[in-house]
Amino acid sequence: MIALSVRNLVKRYKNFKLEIPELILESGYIMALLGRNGAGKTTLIRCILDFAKKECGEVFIFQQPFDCDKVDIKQRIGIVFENPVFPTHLKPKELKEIMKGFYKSWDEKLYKNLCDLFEIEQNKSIFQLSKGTVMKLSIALALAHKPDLLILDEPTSGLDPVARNQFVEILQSFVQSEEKAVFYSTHIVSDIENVADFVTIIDKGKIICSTNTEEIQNSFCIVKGSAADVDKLLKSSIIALKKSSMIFEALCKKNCLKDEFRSYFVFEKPSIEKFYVMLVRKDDNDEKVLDIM
Ligand SMILES: Nc1ncnc2c1ncn2[C@@H]1O[C@H](COP(=O)(O)OP(=O)(O)OP(=O)(O)O)[C@@H](O)[C@H]1O
Repeated sequence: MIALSVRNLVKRYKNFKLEIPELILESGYIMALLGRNGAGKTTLIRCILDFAKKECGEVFIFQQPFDCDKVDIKQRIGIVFENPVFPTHLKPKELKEIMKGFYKSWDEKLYKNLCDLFEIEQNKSIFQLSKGTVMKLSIALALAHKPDLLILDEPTSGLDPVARNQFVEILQSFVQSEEKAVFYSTHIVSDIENVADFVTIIDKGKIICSTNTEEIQNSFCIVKGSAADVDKLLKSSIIALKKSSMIFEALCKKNCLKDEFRSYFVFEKPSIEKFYVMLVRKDDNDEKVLDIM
């Protein structure tokens, strides 16, 4: 089942254009959405959820055209934003009662377990809670109605490392069910390193790479060596190159690397973070040979 698909989406602001020709996320998988500040991640998520008006394009959720009037589909979506906007005079238990009234599949026991796990105080007003606790509350509320699609915009910003670790474990068990999917924007790439099945990288409003994470390890390689030897590499194998006067580091296509290079260079498997940073960073000394797929 396709949980989320986007076709020919265009959204424009002054000096910014988001263009997403196609994006598909199947149930059973986690897709990480990565991109630098201002790349367009939140704009894409807002367009998907119909919180921002698209210039053109279509969004399908569970294979049905989606807009904010589709109440049945909204019942099956859990959303976490980086800056949750809650009525801050309410206590978590009061806000929970409101949310519970909206969602047919609300699971009180699950909500309680999440609140216990995250140690969310129920009797303070939300404005008295720490930033991280408000985020934990937002996560608990998003999960407690057992959504089939989780859409997360930097859900772990402000969480301590223990809470981030707990959250990642929750996501892993969430997608154990083949009906569940997660679309997850983050800057904390280490959080998704071992859990994301797919990675979509956007830069200046455009997808520059959308691939499964195994493919990153299987098809690409980080090559390091002396700057004097860099010309031994085939130009066509280099996707991104960072060079100083002494050394270089390159993201290369694995199938273009010859075994004899091992006497000159060090080969490493790229982490998602390394792959992403090499693709999107732009320094004066970097050479970029994009269009990788
Ligand atoms: N309501 C708006 N009006 C005008 N411009 C906007 C609006 N919202 C976003 N933008 C612009 O759209 C671009 C993309 O912003 P967006 O918030 O989607 O980036 P992002 O990838 O989520 O960034 P970050 O990682 O910093 O949160 C930026 O240039 C931003 O200034």
